[in-house]
Amino acid sequence: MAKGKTVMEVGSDGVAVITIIHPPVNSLSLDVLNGLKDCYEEALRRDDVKAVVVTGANGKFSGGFDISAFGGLNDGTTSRPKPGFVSIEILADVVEAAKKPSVAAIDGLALGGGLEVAMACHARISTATAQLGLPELQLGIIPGFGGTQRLPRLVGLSKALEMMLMSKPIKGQEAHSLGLVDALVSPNELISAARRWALDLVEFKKPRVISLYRTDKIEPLGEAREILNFARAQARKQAPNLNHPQVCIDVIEEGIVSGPRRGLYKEVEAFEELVRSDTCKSLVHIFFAQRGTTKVPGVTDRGLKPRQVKKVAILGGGLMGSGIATALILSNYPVILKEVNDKFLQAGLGRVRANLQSRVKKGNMTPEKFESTFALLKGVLDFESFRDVDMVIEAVIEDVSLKQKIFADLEKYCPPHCILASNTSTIDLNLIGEKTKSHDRIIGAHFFSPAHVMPLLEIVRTEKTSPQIIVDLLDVGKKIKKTPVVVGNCTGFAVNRIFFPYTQAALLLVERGTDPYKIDRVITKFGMPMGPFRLVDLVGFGVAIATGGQFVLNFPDRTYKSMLIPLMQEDKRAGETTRKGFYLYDDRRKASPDPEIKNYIEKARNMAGVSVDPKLAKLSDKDIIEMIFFPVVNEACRVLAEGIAVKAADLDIAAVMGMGFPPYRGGIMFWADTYGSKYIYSRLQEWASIYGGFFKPSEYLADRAAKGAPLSAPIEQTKSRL
Ligand SMILES: C[C@H](O)CC(=O)SCCNC(=O)CCNC(=O)[C@H](O)C(C)(C)COP(=O)(O)OP(=O)(O)OC[C@H]1O[C@@H](n2cnc3c(N)ncnc32)[C@H](O)[C@@H]1OP(=O)(O)O
Repeated sequence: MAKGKTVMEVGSDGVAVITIIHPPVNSLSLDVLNGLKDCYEEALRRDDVKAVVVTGANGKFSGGFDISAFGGLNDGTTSRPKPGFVSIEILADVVEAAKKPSVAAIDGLALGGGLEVAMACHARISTATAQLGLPELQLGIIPGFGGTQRLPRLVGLSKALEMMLMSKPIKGQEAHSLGLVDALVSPNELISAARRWALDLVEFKKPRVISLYRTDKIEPLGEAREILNFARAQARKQAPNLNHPQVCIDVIEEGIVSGPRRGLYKEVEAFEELVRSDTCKSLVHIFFAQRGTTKVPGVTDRGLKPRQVKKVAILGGGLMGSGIATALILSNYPVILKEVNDKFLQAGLGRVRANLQSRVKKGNMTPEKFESTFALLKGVLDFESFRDVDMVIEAVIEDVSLKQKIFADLEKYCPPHCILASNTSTIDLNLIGEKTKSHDRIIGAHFFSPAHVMPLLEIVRTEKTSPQIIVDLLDVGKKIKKTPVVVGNCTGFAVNRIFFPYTQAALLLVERGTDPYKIDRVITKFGMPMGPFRLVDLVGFGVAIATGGQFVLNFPDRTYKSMLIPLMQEDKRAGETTRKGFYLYDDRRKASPDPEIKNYIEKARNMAGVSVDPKLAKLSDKDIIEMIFFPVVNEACRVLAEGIAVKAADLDIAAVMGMGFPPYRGGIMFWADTYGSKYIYSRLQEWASIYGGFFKPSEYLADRAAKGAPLSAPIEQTKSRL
């Protein structure tokens, strides 16, 4: 069956309107592209056609090349067009070189290949709100339909580099001021304005511009090279593990130095190679995995519609509560913030104010917007105003009996339809709701700190949570621009549970002689935002010990018990807030290693009754990565086998968005599958025989290894908790 089509209608004015039709975003599948070529050739042949307008159906120009075709192109199930077929044969040699002029009529979005088609036209008319951009780098590739050559020629080198390297689209309004589009019109007038413009081009009343050969916006060679070298250095600093941003800059440079036609050829070659790279495969996996988190079997396939949440109440104005309140008011939800006394309330409101003010300082919010946003927040000290709220999020300290009392009160004061959510990061939700009869509307809304910044929302459901409540919370999550992942109820849920062995493995290694700073360096080089020791410092030793305690209690067989952190805390070293943890911190929060650490390590080693293992003292980078992350993979396997997560791809998103696992490695399970279950199993088995139960492979892993099956292949969930 054809994937999308391109249709053409010729008007009595002699303008052929070619429309891309491929819902939902009019992506450019090979069928669409072939159709585009056929339509163009017909338009050029026909005597009754003077000019062409290209547009997209249903208010969307095009979301770019069909990303779902990448897999097929790579494994040979989709026939690969010959290199340069689209970029050179269709866009440069048919569309752009045509004697009959063409105009792109852009509404909604013109991204990636979509914008590249539009740039090959002789003019562009857009709506003010359309999004235009070349976000290919976020998929591990570079623009492949001439974008690296035409965008710099239309908007200048610096802006084009920014748009490509940051994968950042701009609005029609800005595109107009930059010269990327020639005129702005309302959506209703779009096609008629584009038709008129096309006829003006026929009559030479307006300039017919061939973007590929424009030079007026490109800096002289020396200056251009300086700009490109600066961009190279920036990209290397920001993404040291990624090659494709450097390739993108090289391709742009080729066009400037040797001419745009040579640039196009180099772009084609580079695109062909990058689309086969592991980075591209991983990032494309993340793209679809992120969109897949909102598809929950048995929940989102029942035809339930999200109910409107008009007002939200938050209990607790601490770091989490104030962050959540900020996220909500930023998306226009009226919020009530409740605290136990005026002092705490003022502090909570102050935190929200500071969160917003930091946006104003960075120029991301106007003072007027600050006022109107902050006005959505109301502080209260009692439950009286809870009578008309549609959702409550409890964000008080992790104290079971306090939470039980709060939920009993909520049941009394909130209307019966109200969603009762807890932001707990570890406590069993059944326990929290024990003193209520509202188990069907109790749900976990686990945000990550800082809640107004971190993109993940872990939605935790129990066996009793109703699907309607989950659908409602998924909708709120989307509206506040979070990526929600729906998981089952257990200690630590999905993210904290799979990442608890991260620090534990590191502690086991240092007690046996590995240098903690080397571990952090290697793990940061791997692509994590920080290593396990820097992370514990940031989280604070108090929280680390409390959560560690929960894990010891619930998973005693595989929790590595180290006294290193408690020993340091006894000495009032509790992490970054005390300016001393595994690192020393100066006034600007800069961390530096502390030689004193070795004394604590020695003490902890003696208490654990272990000694320095010469092999672990000299671990290679590869071994460090495997010994830290394979236990994480092992726990992720348990989470999957227990049905806490619906699918492996959800854990990939949880790892990327909750812990900063590098997206270009595809997430924890995708990455593990690049090693294979057999290899991971055999390594864990080997370490378990030397260092004990902490490394013992889970049943799921053993089973997959025995079958030689990937860890992320779907499973029959016998014990599903969802
Ligand atoms: C050769 C060329 O240079 C190479 C390219 O063009 S590569 C592609 C470049 N384009 C992009 O990177 C854009 C990717 N898409 C997006 O950023 C966003 O989807 C969007 C801004 C277009 C729309 O966002 P939003 O409205 O939030 O909807 P979103 O849920 O993301 O997408 C809707 C559906 O369209 C699909 N989709 C979006 N863009 C797609 C694309 N380019 N190809 C295939 N499917 C696409 C999504 O997978 C999703 O499918 P689903 O409903 O089955 O989950």
